[in-house]
Amino acid sequence: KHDSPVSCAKKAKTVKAQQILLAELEAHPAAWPFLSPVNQKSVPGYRKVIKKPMDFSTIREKLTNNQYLSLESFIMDVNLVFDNCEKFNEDHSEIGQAGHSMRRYFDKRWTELLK
Ligand SMILES: CO[C@H](O)CCc1ccc(O)cc1
Repeated sequence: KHDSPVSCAKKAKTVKAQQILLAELEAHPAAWPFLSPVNQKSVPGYRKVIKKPMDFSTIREKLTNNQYLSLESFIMDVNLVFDNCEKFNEDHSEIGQAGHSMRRYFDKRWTELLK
């Protein structure tokens, strides 16, 4: 039922890093397309094309509810946001460019924080 102090401290470090990373993503100037779920009623084709929608507010909810059992599952959800964006938007569109910029930033920051 109880973690050893070492694994408990390690888990706390991971949660702290996830909170820092998510706060930085939410505060990024190019985060605006990703802050809340895409409105599938007002965006034609989105529901059919994007099988697993994801956005920063949903990740925030999951993190708050301790739904990330590993660092990997957190990183997978963040990458899902950017992969969905690449699938649905042209690379050189405004939102496409925002997605590439945010992915570059995330890759750099999680490497600095956790590698
Ligand atoms: C993260 O944004 C989504 O990819 C939806 C992008 C989109 C929404 C409405 C449009 O008219 C065009 C693109």
